[in-house]
Amino acid sequence: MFNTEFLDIPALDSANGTVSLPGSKSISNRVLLLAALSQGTTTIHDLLDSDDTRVMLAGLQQLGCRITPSNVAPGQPLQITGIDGFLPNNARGQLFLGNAGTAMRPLTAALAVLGGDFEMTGVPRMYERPIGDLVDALRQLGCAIDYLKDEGFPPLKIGQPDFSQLGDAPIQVRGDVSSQFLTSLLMALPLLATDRDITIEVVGELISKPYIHITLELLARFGIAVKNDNWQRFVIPAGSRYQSPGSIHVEADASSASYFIALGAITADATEQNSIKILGVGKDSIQGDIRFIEAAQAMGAQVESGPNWLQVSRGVWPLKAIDLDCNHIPDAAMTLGVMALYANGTTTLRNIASWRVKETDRIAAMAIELRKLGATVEEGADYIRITPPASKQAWKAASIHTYDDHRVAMCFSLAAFNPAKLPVRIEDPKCVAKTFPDYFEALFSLCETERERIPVICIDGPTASGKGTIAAEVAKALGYQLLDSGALYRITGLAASRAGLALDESSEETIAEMALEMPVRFDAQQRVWLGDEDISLAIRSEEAGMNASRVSALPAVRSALVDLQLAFQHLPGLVADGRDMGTVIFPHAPLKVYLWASAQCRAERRYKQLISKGISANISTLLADLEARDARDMNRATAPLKPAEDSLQLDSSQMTIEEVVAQVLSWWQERQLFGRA
Ligand SMILES: O=C(O)C1=C[C@@H](OP(=O)(O)O)[C@@H](O)[C@H](O)C1
Ligand SMILES: C=C(OP(=O)(O)O)C(=O)O
Repeated sequence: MFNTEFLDIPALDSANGTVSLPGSKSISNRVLLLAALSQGTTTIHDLLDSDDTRVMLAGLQQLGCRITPSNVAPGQPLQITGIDGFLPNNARGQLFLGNAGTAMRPLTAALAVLGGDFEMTGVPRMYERPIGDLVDALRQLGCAIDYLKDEGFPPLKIGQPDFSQLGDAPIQVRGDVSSQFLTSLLMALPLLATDRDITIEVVGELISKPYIHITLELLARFGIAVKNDNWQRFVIPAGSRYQSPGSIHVEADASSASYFIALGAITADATEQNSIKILGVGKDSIQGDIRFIEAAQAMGAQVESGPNWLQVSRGVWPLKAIDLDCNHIPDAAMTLGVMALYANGTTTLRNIASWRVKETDRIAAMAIELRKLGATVEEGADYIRITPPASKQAWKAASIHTYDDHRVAMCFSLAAFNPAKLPVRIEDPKCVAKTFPDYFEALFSLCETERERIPVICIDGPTASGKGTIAAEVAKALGYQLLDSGALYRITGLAASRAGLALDESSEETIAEMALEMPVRFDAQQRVWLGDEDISLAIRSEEAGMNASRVSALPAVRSALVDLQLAFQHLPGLVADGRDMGTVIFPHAPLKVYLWASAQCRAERRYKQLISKGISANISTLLADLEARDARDMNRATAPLKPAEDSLQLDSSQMTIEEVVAQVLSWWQERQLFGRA
C-alpha cells in the first residue's frame, strides 16, 4: 500500500497483463456476518482483507465468535464458528466500524435483534451517513436503539429489545436512500423467524437493487430461502435457522474490476500486447456491478468472459459518450465518470442520488476533480454530465483530492492516460485501503510508459554524507523505488560466491547474467533484500567487501550492473543513491542532488554512529580514512565522484536529517506541474 501524502502517477501509455483481484467487499462482509450467526464452522476462502472487512472481523470477535486465524492471511482460508443465533452472556461493548456501510448497517440490525448493550461507532463521515430508515424499521419490531449524536445517524446505542408486541404485520422499510437497510433486515430477521413467517415490505423505490440479489443468494447458501415478491415484499419463512454451508468461496470484487475493465478499454490499440485479463470474477458473477461491463461495452470496450475471468481491450476510440441510468451499478459507475474524459462527446450518468451519502458526496467530488483535469461538468441532485477537455491542450495536470474515498482515488488514476501526457497526483492514496489496499501496485504492474517519463531523483555524494538515509526518506515520502547503487557489487559478490562461482574471468559471463536477474530490493529502513532474505548484514562483512572488489574487476559484470541499475527505474518513480547516479547512470534525471558535508563533520557523524553501536572509534583515524576515500573516489578514471553539472548542491554540515529531506522534497515539488495555471 502507498502510505504517502500523495502519489504522483506519470503519464501512462499502455497496459497489458493479468491481474488477480481481491475478494468482493459486499460478499466478504455478508459471509462474515452470516457465518457468525450460524450454527457450525464456516471455512471462508479468498476473503477480502481491507479496512471494511477488518472492522467487521474485529466486531465479530468482540461478540465472542471464534475466528482462526484472527486476521486474514494471504492464501489461507479463515474459519469462523458461529454463535447459532444467541449472543454469549457477556457480549457487550463499543464496536468501531470505520466507514464500512456493510458493517455498520447489518451489524446494527443483527445486534438490535439479538439484544445486548452495544455502541456502534465509526469515523466522522460515518456520522453523516444516514441510518434512520433502518432504525425506524427495527423499532417497529420492538428493538431498542438510540441515537448518541444526531437523529438519523450513527453513533448508536443498542439495548435489549422487547418483542412482546410483535405481530404478523409486515415490517416496512424505505429503500430509496440505501439498499443496505433492506439487506440488513434480510440478514437479521431470520433470527426472529423461528416460529412465524416474517414479511418485509419496501416502501417507495428500492435503489441499488442488485445488492439485494447478493444478499438473497448468500442467505440461500446459509440455509435461508427468502421468498422475493417482485422486489417489494420479502417473506422469511417460519423455522428459519442459519446453518453453515461448511465452506464458501468469495468471488473477486466486481466494483474493483471496473478500474481494470476501464484500463483495458482505454489502453493503446487492441493487440495481443494491449489487453487486460482479470481473474476472480466473470460474467456469471452474483455481483450487480458486473453489469459495468455492459456500460463499458456501450462506450466501446471489447470484453470476453469465461468462468471467473474477463479479458478486456480497446474497441472503439475515442470512446463513445453514453447517457445511462446507473442506479443498478452505483459504485462502478464512478469509473464511467473518468472514462467519459476519453469519450467523443458528453456523457450523462443518471439516477445516482445515493452518491451524495456515500464515503463523501461523490457527485460533488467527481464534479470538482473532473473539472480540475479540464472537463466541463454539470451536476444535479441525482445526475452528473461530463464533457471531456476540448483538446489535448485543454487538459491540466491536477492534484486530485480524494476525500477519504477509495473510489475517487482508484478511478482518477485512470486520468494518467490523458493525451496531453500529463502526470496525475492522487492525494492520500492510502484511502484505497477501504476495499483494495494494493490497488496502485496492481495498476503499476500492468502499465507501461516511456522510460523518460518515470522520474528519477539522484542523490550523489561522498562517503558518509548521509545520502543513504536521505534517499530512503525521500523514497518513502514519495512512494518511489529505492536504489542503493553502492551495495550492488557487494550483493553480486555475495550471490556469486553463494552460487559457488569462481570470482574471476572464468565465470565472468555467468556472474554477469546472474547479476541481471538478482531479485534485489532496498527498503525504507535501509535494509537490503535478496528475494525474501534480508542480506543487510551479510554484505557488510570483510569477506563480502573482498568479493565485491573481485567481481567489480570484471567488465561484463560492470556492464550488467549498469543494466540492473537502469531496471530500477519503474513506476511510479525512483530515488537513486550513489556516486555516479546523476553523472553516468541517469544523466537525464529531472532532479540531481549532490549531498555533501565537511570531512570533519562526516567524521564526527560516523564516530557518533559507531559509538552508539558500542563500537570503539577514533575521530582522527576516521577523518584520515574519509579524506583518503574522497581522494580515491574523486580521482578514479571511470565515473569519478563529482557533482553533475545540473545538480543542486546541498551542504548538510549544519542541517538535520529532517531539514535535508524537506529541502530535497521542496526542490522536487518546485519541478511539478500540479495546480499550475
Ligand atoms: O450492500 C452492499 O454491499 C452495498 C450496497 C450499495 O450501497 P447502497 O445500497 O447504499 O447504494 C453499495 O454502494 C455499497 O458499496 C455496497
Ligand atoms: C459505498 C461504498 O461503501 P459502503 O459499503 O461503506 O456503503 C463503496 O464501497 O463504494
